[in-house]
Amino acid sequence: MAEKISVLIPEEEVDRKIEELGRKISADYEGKSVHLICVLKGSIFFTCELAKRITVPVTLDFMSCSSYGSGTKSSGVVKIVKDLDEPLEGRHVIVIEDIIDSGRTLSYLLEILEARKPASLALCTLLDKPDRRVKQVKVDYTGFEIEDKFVVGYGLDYAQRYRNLPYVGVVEL
Ligand SMILES: O=P(O)(O)OC[C@H]1O[C@H](OP(=O)(O)OP(=O)(O)O)[C@H](O)[C@@H]1O
Ligand code: HPA
Repeated sequence: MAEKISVLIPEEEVDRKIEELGRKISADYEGKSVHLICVLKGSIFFTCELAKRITVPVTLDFMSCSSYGSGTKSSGVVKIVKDLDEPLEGRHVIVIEDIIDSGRTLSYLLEILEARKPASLALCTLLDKPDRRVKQVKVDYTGFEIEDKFVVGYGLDYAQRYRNLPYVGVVEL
């Protein structure tokens, strides 16, 4: 069954914001290399677009955690489904997320990654829903703060669908 999706953040606005984040990260890491960690699956689109706009040298790695059941409800349990391929020691690491909601996934993930002794560890998210926070996390780069609505598109899914929408939309449930 197809849900009704309304546009929350149009494609051009998302593009402009990613451009701005890319400029900011490039300036903040001038003279260094950055190691981007894409948290699958949701942040794949954002990671690709952001990486293209960063002008300092970039390396990439991928990780997958599961925190959600099917649909819109969090299970509250985070587990690593796929770990990184490379060590983080001595690297300037930026974790790239599509959304921070309860903060459970990221607080768990950051703790694990910090223990691997990166030279620095930052967090960049396209979307942040601060009203939903259960676990506090320090976010270094935020695209958009949004209200408590279930969003899809730009990597975000509803029951694995709608990730490929080029804008951020709201599911009318
Ligand atoms: O702040 P939280 O409440 O923990 O929610 C945020 C997490 O939930 C989503 O991932 P999801 O587990 O849905 O996996 P996916 O990226 O494969 O869709 C999103 O990509 C974050 O990783
Ligand atoms: O609003 C959301 N949409 C899709 N996936 C999510 N994971 C956490 N919050 C969301």
